[in-house]
Amino acid sequence: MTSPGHPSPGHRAAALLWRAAKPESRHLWIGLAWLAVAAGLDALGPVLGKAYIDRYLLPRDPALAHIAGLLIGALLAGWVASWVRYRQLSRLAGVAMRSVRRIRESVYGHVLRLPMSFFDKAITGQLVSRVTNDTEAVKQLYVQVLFVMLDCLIMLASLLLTMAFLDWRLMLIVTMLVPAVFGIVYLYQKLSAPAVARTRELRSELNAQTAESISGMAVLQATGATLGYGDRYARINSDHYHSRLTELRANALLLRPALDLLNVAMLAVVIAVFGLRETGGSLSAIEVGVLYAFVSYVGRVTEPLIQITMQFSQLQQAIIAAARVNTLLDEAEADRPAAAGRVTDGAVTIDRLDFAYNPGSPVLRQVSLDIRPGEFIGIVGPTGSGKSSLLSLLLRFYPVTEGRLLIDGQPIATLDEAAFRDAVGLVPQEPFLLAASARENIAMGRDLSQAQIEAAAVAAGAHGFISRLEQGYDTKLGEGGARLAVGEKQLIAIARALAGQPRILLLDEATSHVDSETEAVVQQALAQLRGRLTLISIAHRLSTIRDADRIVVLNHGRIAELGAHDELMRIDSGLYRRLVELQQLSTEDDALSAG
Ligand SMILES: Nc1ncnc2c1ncn2[C@@H]1O[C@H](COP(=O)(O)OP(=O)(O)OP(=O)(O)O)[C@@H](O)[C@H]1O
Repeated sequence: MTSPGHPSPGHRAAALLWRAAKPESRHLWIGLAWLAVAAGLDALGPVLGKAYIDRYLLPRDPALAHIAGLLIGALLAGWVASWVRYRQLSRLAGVAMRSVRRIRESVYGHVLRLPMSFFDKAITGQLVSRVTNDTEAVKQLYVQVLFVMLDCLIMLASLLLTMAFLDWRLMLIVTMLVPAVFGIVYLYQKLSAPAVARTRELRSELNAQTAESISGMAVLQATGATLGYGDRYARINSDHYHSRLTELRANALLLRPALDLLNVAMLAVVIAVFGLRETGGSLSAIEVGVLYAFVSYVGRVTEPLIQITMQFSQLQQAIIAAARVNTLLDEAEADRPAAAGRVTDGAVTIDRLDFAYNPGSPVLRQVSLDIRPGEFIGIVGPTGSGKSSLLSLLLRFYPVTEGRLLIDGQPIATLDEAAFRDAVGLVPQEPFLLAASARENIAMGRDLSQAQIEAAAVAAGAHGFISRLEQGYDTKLGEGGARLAVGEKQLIAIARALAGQPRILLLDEATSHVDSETEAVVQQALAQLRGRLTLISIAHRLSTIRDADRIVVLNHGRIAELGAHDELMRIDSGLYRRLVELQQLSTEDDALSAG
């Protein structure tokens, strides 16, 4: 049972299909109406055959002109039916393809608008599979529902109507086929549904593991986890094989063979009933024609029924996929109320700010801080003290739990999205580079002129090395910027952040991975920016924020110390001083071991 709050996969899939096809409902109805016409024309064939037997064959009436008329009529009906069906199925194919295109675009667009909290829990492989594989399965669903199912149902209805017209009692006997076929399908579903669901689940697990191990290959190889991963993959793969085998066995047993047998049985029943009814006397001419028509209809009735049932195995998978796509689409998007606030100077006010990812486990507590426009603020603290979380709040990745976070006096939630993203730049810890040119990596899809891109690169200290690349700004940087040194990647990331002409620049340990020489280059680039925009920089390597106007020392989510480097160093047994001393010790150790 599914509660009203949790619609079944079937309902969710149907809702998705209908939503995507709705803009073309006119095409849909016209197509279905014409398919009904084609089915009617198809059903005409045996009626004409019956007329031929009854009127000309049995009475041995050689009325050639009439016979030719019937023959041409039958041929014409068949030909027109095929033509109409072809045209309408093409029309419906268009509806299906355009609907799937719409679904795929809306799924990807939706994923782009999901809040960052969603990605904390999302598994990349599964999400990728949802956007690509599952939408492909939805296409299959359209093809099955629109072409096979609806076409066959229309054909079935028209055949039954024609049979009722010829002999309603025989039609009732043939109708018994329908529950028998559905009985077989029900049995088939019962046997195979768990296997179908399990197969899909296992396949998505295989995908997820492949994606995970490829992205973490260095760690896998370094820790010798490859063997274990290989074994685990083989286990899942073997489960997948067995589950698919169960599915295929049910398929092989119940679908085609059982239904073919049913067809033969039904023919026997129709002929037997016919024979019994006529035991009193010889068959009249009229009944021979009807018998011919019925024998021909029984074959035609079972075909659409078989077609419908054959689709069921794929239909189940497609319904599950469509339901999953719909569930993803139901996932709440990031809350972006229409807001018109603009960032002007880059002043930040943090007022008794509390934040928790999960209720009851606060990560930031009662943080208060006023940052002036153009100020350079360093943020330091032991691991897990909440530095990145504070940055995430400044980036509006998560809503504030309690307290206030203002930019230029306006609550951060009331700022216009596009203006906010332009005004607040981020240089992340891991520079995320696209497999694209240097220019594209700086522009990131924004409409920027070459002059703006170059100005940003100059300001970031990246112009020099980009110009030396063989094709300058058009040089492809390889996957993840593979052809650049780590420091160069970081400079591109800074150029990218500056290209939006931000008022506030957030740096998340921007120099933690670079050597001292590159750090000096990055530091120089940042020094140039000093005073021109508000700089908020998280640092593990404390030398990078030594010159900051003020340094915030976070500890367990609270501001433990606040002040310039010299002030903080004067605090006896202060946390900052301890962190600096520890780092000096480790640098001396490094120097000693290097010497
Ligand atoms: N997305 C998340 N969901 C739930 N908890 C999180 C999430 N991100 C961080 N945390 C938790 O919040 C706390 C603060 O983490 P945060 O990353 O802000 O610390 P940090 O000072 O930046 O640490 P580091 O220097 O190691 O990066 C930690 O206890 C961490 O486990």
